[in-house]
Amino acid sequence: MLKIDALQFSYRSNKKILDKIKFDVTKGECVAILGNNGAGKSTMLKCLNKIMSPQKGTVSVNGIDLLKLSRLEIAKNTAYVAQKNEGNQITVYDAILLGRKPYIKISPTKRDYEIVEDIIEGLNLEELSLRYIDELSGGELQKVMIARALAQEPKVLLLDEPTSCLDLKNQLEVLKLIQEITKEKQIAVVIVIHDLNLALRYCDRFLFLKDNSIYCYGGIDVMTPENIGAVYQVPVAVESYHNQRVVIPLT
Ligand SMILES: Nc1ncnc2c1ncn2[C@@H]1O[C@H](COP(=O)(O)OP(=O)(O)OP(=O)(O)O)[C@@H](O)[C@H]1O
Repeated sequence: MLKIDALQFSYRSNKKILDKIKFDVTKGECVAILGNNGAGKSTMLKCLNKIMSPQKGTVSVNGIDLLKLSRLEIAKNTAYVAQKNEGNQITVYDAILLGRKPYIKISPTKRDYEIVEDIIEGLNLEELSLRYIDELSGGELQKVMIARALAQEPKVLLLDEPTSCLDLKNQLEVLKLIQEITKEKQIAVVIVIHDLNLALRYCDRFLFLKDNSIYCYGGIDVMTPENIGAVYQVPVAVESYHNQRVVIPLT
């Protein structure tokens, strides 16, 4: 569904931040983007929906070149949740309803409200729905931003560290919901995530970025102590615990 080919990106200094980036994400699949701080993970996510314009390469969704589409058309195809989010004086309900904006012609329809209410229920946001988003905690706001992205009903969902402000219960609940939606709606999901164990639990494939390029990309078979050690410079063991692979640092 999502196809990235020969992507290259530099900020003003001309130093290549991303080079020769090429990978595919299929329908119903969730891909974890992994790598050190500064490796270019967030930049890559922003290149996938034209927040940043790559100097070279293509990003296509179902064969359509995304980088040639208008903002409105891009918003119908991809939804993006940034690493840092700012609140303002609108309610949680309205913030999530804003996710429907690419589809709303004059005013929201019954279906727009139904979609918003289903997502509010799915993410247990009922009690917050009339609160202003600039009065929420960091984790509450993060959930609302994810809810808004889901309301967009994208074909491709791009999430930059979606669990960084969430407590353990919310990390598990939010990633489980994203996993369920990925399978049910057959969308393609790309998640930048630092927690290797959460990635192992909820993602289908794993892409390691190192030195501006893809170090390796694949299924569970790439989550080896050798690859993780080479990318993060930390010795680790990868063990099985109750049928779940876990990464254990050895330092
Ligand atoms: N707006 C910008 N202008 C110039 N350089 C930038 C800009 N944003 C990021 N960079 C640089 O690009 C590189 C990649 O940054 P990016 O934020 O994509 O990394 P990351 O892998 O997401 O890091 P982290 O894990 O710390 O969030 C870094 O060296 C960073 O300093």
